Amino acid sequence: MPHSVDELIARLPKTELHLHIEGTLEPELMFALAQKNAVALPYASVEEVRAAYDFSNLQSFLDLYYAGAGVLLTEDDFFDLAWAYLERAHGDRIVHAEIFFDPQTHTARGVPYATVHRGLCRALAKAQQQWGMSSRLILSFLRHLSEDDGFAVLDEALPFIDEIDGFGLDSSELGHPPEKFARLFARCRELGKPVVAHAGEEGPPDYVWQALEGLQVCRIDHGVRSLEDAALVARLAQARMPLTVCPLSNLKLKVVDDLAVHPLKKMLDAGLCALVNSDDPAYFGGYLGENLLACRQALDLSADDVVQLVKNGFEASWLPSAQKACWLAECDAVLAAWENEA
Ligand code: HPA
Ligand SMILES: [Zn+2]
Repeated sequence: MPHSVDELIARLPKTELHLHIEGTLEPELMFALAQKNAVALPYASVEEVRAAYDFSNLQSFLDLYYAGAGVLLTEDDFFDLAWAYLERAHGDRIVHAEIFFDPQTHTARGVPYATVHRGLCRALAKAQQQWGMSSRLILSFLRHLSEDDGFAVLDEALPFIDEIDGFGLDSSELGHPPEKFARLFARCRELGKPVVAHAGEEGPPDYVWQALEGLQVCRIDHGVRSLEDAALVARLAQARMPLTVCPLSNLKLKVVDDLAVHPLKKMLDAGLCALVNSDDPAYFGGYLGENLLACRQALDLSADDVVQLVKNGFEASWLPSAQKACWLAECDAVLAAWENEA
């Protein structure tokens, strides 16, 4: 018999705030696009691709992730990628998604910025129209590249700036601290956009401090290593700074050895605004629902823990406050109905 908290997880309206759209490329679509676009893949079958998803750290994943993204060439490819994700998200009862994309991965291969942007926006608009799913688009800079490279892609994106809701920072963390991008992020903030950054996934707590103070982020992506610094935890808790935690990602990339020792519950207990996300679900073996179910089981989360995590997602989102209030009330209503049945 399924655990009843799992039923509550399925019913709650949810957000996804840490999702790399290139990380939703399932092997089946990778193969289909490779064939259509005549792009050679170093794998003979879908099974061989899946078998290669055995990572030792962040970099070993990124090498495959960037290679896989090489099959994406046309506007329709980006639409198909995003639409496949949005259908799954709708199935997980995600009602609001804030999605990262990595334009430098594509412009470096000669794909125009406009091609990427238009394909993704068309899928997001269709999800809004078909299901009322709201979304935001976050342009994420690759931190293993130079700040000047980031400025160049920002220039290419400027004609579309009204459809870009914020900026992020991802890719290889160690050796590429947030302060490397202080001028670029200042420019993004001058454009009136919120900024976020991956920090404290593999990098030390000092990188989280730099993201807060140097980049002035409004969310930390991952941030699990923040717990190593008590003063940082106090600062994050006091500010209700959201931390977009990705448990199955942390397991697959060996940030934690076992989900049972994942710090998610400790983060909640420390008063942090932690929430659960899926990061790169095609590579890490689970979408949002599966991340929540795996944590519920491994960490013995209660119904209250689950509702807190899901509510933190709405609180951390860039929805207008009236819409946040509606979804928070809906969470309470779903919880009350579930409790009445028990
Ligand atoms: O988890 C991640 N960390 C850093 N960069 C990334 N790019 C995609 N996923 C990730
Ligand atoms: Zn990420």
